[in-house]
Amino acid sequence: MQSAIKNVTVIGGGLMGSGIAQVSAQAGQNVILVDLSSDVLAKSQKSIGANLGRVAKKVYKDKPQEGEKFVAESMARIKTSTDPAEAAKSADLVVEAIVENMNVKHKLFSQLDAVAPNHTIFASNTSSLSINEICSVVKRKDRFGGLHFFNPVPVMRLLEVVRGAETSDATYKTMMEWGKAVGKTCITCKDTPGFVVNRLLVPYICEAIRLYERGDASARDIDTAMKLGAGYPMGPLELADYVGLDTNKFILDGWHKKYPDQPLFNPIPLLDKLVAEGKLGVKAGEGFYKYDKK
Ligand SMILES: CCCCCCCCCCCCCC(=O)CC(=O)SCCNC(=O)CCNC(=O)[C@H](O)C(C)(C)COP(=O)(O)OP(=O)(O)OC[C@H]1O[C@@H](n2cnc3c(N)ncnc32)[C@H](O)[C@@H]1OP(=O)(O)O
Ligand SMILES: NC(=O)C1=CN([C@@H]2O[C@H](COP(=O)(O)OP(=O)(O)OC[C@H]3O[C@@H](n4cnc5c(N)ncnc54)[C@H](O)[C@@H]3O)[C@@H](O)[C@H]2O)C=CC1
Repeated sequence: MQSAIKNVTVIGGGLMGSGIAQVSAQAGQNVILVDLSSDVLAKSQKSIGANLGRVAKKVYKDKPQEGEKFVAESMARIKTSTDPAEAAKSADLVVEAIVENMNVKHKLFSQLDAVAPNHTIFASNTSSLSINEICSVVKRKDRFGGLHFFNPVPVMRLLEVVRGAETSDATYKTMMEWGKAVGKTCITCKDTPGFVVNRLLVPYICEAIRLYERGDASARDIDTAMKLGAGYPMGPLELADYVGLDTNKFILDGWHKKYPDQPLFNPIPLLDKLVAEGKLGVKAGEGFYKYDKK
């Protein structure tokens, strides 16, 4: 699938941004990966190299030299920068994957809107914030939308393409084509809380935590039940640990504040307690389960 987008600037070099940069470079696009921290960028480049190696091993299993070429060429397409405004100047598409905080996203997009070329499309990878609210600070509302990837980006095949109230047909079409070009199956959704996947995942994970909190079943049995009984690759508590319990709590608290009458979004005392104790899941070495610290 051809895409009109050749130059992509990915802002935020953390977990999601590095994955988005990887799949874009793999698809032959020129990428600038931006973070405020050069240490983060160095770490991202290392993990992208390792993950490209995993892809090469699979795709070029009988042709190791071609695999090495694929990794080297993909890596060469990724430049890094600590200056978002400078990096946006050459972009056809900017994908934002910075912290999940409306004020910080507003500050970034206002800055970018002033310097990016007229044709540049802006997209946010937000998990839980409103696309219409994020784009309220830019003039180019017709060239703004949501591109919601899933973790781990190189493995998960879905991309949710979110149309804001003012996203133009041309922008929507370009985002869909770009999603296909980077190897994803795209679905379209409106700008509603959690889009499709998280709107279903949040209540599912919350109910699993409440089930465990009540002592109805052990964590292991809840996860085994959903893996073997429903065919999910991870159980809900494993997934909550994988995503990060602080992220889970942040999303839940935000939605509870916005939709106080929705009981599915009510706070969960056990989740609050684990987060207060620093038991944030895989990244902290403990959440619902214990992990070897990386
Ligand atoms: C708690 C209260 C309420 C709030 C709840 C809120 C929850 C939802 C909100 C979350 C907020 C943010 C999240 C979001 O917006 C959207 C998401 O991303 S939700 C998460 C979606 N992801 C999943 O559901 C993951 C499900 N798990 C899996 O698919 C697999 O378990 C996984 C692929 C992660 C690992 O597979 P596994 O077999 O267990 O391990 P392997 O290590 O063997 O990997 C399998 C296969 O994949 C390759 N691989 C793995 N990682 C990478 C990588 N980064 N890059 C490249 N390749 C990778 C690996 O090499 C293996 O390949 P083989 O060929 O099979 O060897
Ligand atoms: N973690 C997940 O499973 C998923 C997260 N998301 C969304 O993607 C976004 C990023 O999430 P993660 O990658 O998990 O976060 P992360 O914390 O791993 O990475 C965020 C990065 O953004 C950088 N940053 C912060 N402000 C910046 C700025 N103004 N300019 C440039 N860089 C800046 C930080 O230094 C950090 O490295 C969030 O909006 C999140 O909701 C979407 C899908 C899945």
